[in-house]
Amino acid sequence: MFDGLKDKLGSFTSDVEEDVDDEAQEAIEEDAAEADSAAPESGAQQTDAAPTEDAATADAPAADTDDASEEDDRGLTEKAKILATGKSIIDEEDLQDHLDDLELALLSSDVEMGVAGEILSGVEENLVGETRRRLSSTGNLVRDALRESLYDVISVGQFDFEQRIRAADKPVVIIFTGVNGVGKTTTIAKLSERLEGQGLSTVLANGDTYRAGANEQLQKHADNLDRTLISHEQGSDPAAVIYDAVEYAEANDTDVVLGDTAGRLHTSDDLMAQLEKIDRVIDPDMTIFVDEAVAGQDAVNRAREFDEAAEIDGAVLTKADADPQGGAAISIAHVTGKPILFLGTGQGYDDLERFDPEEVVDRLLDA
Ligand SMILES: Nc1nc2c(ncn2[C@@H]2O[C@H](COP(=O)(O)OP(=O)(O)OP(=O)(O)O)[C@@H](O)[C@H]2O)c(=O)[nH]1
Repeated sequence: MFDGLKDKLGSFTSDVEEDVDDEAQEAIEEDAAEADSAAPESGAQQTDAAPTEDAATADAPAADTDDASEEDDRGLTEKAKILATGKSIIDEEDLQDHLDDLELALLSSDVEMGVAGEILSGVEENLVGETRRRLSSTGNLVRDALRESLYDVISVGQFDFEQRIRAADKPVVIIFTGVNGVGKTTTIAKLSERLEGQGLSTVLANGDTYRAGANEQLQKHADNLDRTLISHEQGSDPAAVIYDAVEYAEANDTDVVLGDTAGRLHTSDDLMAQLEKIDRVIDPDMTIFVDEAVAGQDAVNRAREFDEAAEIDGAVLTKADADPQGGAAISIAHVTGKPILFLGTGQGYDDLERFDPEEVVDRLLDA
């Protein structure tokens, strides 16, 4: 998942880390030279002390692992000191070159332009700006800057989906929107399975009265999972189907109504008007936008447009298992202001992961 983007982010961090190390080394040497010229008398004492240290080093010249890691630790401590004194840890011009590369990497991974800009300015601020002392002072400076910046854009609006359902009056009505074939129906079945596993009963409702075969498709999932499906014949009013499902849930103490809607193109005015009607008549507790991660930039644009037609509360990104880019996963929350709640990771009913921004960032940065 997201392997292409992960590689690109890895190249960025290692390239910049190299420059940071070089800069830090130069600063350390400058400091040492300044100290030598500023304190000639104590310099004599230091010269006395130096051979002892050298002798100790000479006693144990073998570069075993302990020595190597001690050396690393010392390097990091020095870097931390440089950070604390407020000295620049990277030349801003050098950083700009790297940021240009990062921008290209993000855009070629389908990250939305504004989101890429946000990530870049976050990284820059963390590395050269006033806030850099907030960063860990013990290494991985660049990775931490990138981590913080990515986390900020993908964690927008996060909430605990199940907690919200538990806290709401029952039945909780959730409507799923999105274009054709992205995995909406499968996602409804997966979510039903997940909620039932947590002790929340569900009923399925087929508000896709537009497409021939839609009832049969959802019925198949209902049969597999032993759930009730409420449906009407093709061509009837989808709002009426959802309404019936709510009545069923009330009569049977069912916790959650999961309502499918016709897959529609966001450019189809009729179907978008139908969606607005469901929103108005049913006033669902949540509207979840479903799209496929592999659609990249298109998924981001659609999320924005569906949100405008029937305000969404969150998104599910399917087929993340087949997406090397990760652009939609990174962009949707920031663009819509609504969180990604789940990732679809395969065709099985269990292939649904809660979208945990920290975990996603760790995955991208290979922590
Ligand atoms: N690899 C993978 N395939 C998925 C995932 N989610 C759904 N699919 C597959 O995507 C295809 C389309 O899924 P559907 O659930 O039928 O899509 P839909 O949006 O309901 O489609 P319509 O009802 O035609 O609008 C099916 O073959 C699913 O098995 C996922 O997370 N990963």
